[in-house]
Amino acid sequence: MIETVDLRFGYDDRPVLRGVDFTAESGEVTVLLGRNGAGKSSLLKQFNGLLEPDGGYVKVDGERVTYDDDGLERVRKRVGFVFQRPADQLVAPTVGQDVAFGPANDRDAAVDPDGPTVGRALERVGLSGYGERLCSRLSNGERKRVALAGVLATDPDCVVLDEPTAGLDGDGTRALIDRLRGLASEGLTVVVSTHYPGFASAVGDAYAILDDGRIGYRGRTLDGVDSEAFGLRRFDR
Ligand SMILES: Nc1ncnc2c1ncn2[C@@H]1O[C@H](COP(=O)(O)OP(=O)(O)OP(=O)(O)O)[C@@H](O)[C@H]1O
Repeated sequence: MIETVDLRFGYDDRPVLRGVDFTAESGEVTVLLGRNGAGKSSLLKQFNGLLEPDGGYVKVDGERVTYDDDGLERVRKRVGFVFQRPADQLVAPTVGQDVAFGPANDRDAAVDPDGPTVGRALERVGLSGYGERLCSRLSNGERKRVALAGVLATDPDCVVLDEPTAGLDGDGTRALIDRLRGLASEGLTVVVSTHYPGFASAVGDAYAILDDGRIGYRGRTLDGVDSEAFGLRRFDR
């Protein structure tokens, strides 16, 4: 479970988050929506300490996040973050080496790119047998799956994905929905930001809409929500 209480954050004194109370339950997919520049990425990056709040706090599985080395290490083990652009995440030449990187870092010991940890993670994203492939030769959709596999290989309790459908086609999006629903059914806390109401409705158990630096709507359906008032794409599209 991820929770924020009266979370405040800004860049160079320009406030973006102005008192955000957000909750994502374990075993559920929580979808974060909001107009361009509403602060979705800035909020998601608080969940594993990539950004530090100016006020308020973040709790993961009941424990308040601290920003000393130990605290950051603990939260990063619990919460995996998948960036919008896989280029920001992939670090090694081959798929297997890349997926092995996170768990090796966690354990402070080498992890075999051909071993079971990497194999299981690749299987979970539908990329069994891809271990020897070069990341640079993969399609954008495949790279996104490798980035997710790299996160899953570290065995997190929570997975946070920033705009994961960007650049995916219909089949890619449907497969992603199944994958994220699957992770939630295993008990993980899954949080995902998106601009696409169709994807949001198909994947989500719960919804939060960022508006004017706060959560303007929170609920278990998007039905009846005034998309225009929140600057969102229309929900019937
Ligand atoms: N590193 C940064 N330095 C200064 N301002 C930033 C930085 N990152 C984001 N911002 C600004 O903070 C605000 C919130 O940005 P953020 O990326 O969190 O919004 P978002 O809801 O994810 O946007 P989008 O839907 O367009 O991806 C925007 O006005 C953005 O320009």
